[in-house]
Amino acid sequence: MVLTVDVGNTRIKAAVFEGSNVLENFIFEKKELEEKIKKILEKFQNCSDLIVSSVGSVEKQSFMNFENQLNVHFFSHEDIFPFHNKYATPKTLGIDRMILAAGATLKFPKQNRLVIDAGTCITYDFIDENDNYLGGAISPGLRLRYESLHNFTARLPLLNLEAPNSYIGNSTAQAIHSGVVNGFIYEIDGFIDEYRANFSNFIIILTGGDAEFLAKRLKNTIFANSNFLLESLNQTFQYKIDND
Ligand SMILES: Nc1ncnc2c1ncn2[C@@H]1O[C@H](COP(=O)(O)OP(=O)(O)OP(=O)(O)O)[C@@H](O)[C@H]1O
Ligand SMILES: CC(C)(CO)[C@@H](O)C(=O)NCCC(=O)O
Ligand SMILES: [K+]
Repeated sequence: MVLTVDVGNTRIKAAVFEGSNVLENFIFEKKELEEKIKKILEKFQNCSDLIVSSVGSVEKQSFMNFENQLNVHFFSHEDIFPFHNKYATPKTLGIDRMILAAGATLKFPKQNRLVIDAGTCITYDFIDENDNYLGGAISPGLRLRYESLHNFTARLPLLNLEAPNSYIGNSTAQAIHSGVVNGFIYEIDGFIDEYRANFSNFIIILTGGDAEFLAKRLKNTIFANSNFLLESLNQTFQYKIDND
């Protein structure tokens, strides 16, 4: 049994795996980290490994404190990954993006793959059919767009996510919802069209906190898998054991 933990920019997601099956999922805040992990390990006493991907501001030591209970692995750039990293600045590539790319490479062999993670930021990661990781894009996520409009202007209110009723927003609120939500959708559909025009034989993986909201609104049909990062952590850890 393996406990995987994804420390994102906003919150923490975790899952317990038995082989490739998820037994339970958890979402919690950074300040609750040690207490939640302690509880999870009390419930799943057969956990032998704690596997972490972190891009958030959490001390590595918070995880290392569990080393007397089980094997702790904190993924870093020094680990072995199943793709050739062609990013011009490989050391600054986010570990979450590396884990997503690794999961896509292992799960969908010999095809072009685009991973879209709609979280705090939207990240796009492209791995070609020869397992070259080429890069992608980083842009503000849905919540971040609402917050930026409010934080950097004098008159725009902070709104909660709401599906706009038209692309022609007829009030301040509707104009913001249209700009944020439609802009988000047009951006993603636009990127997908660009990749489709340039590559054949490719698969798109959509994940992150906004994946489900997004999936049903895209012009392109894609299924969301909100658990893809945690599944990829589990799979990349198995790959590491088999190849180290
Ligand atoms: N309770 C919540 N807190 C924050 N975001 C939420 C919540 N529920 C849904 N969301 C949506 O999820 C998005 C954030 O995604 P996610 O939770 O994957 O981010 P994260 O934890 O910061 O991870 P990452 O940094 O890997 O993107 C926001 O844009 C927001 O619309
Ligand atoms: C882009 C984020 C913030 C997404 O979580 C993370 O992957 C990160 O901090 N990346 C570092 C920059 C890069 O990936 O090139
Ligand atoms: K993200």
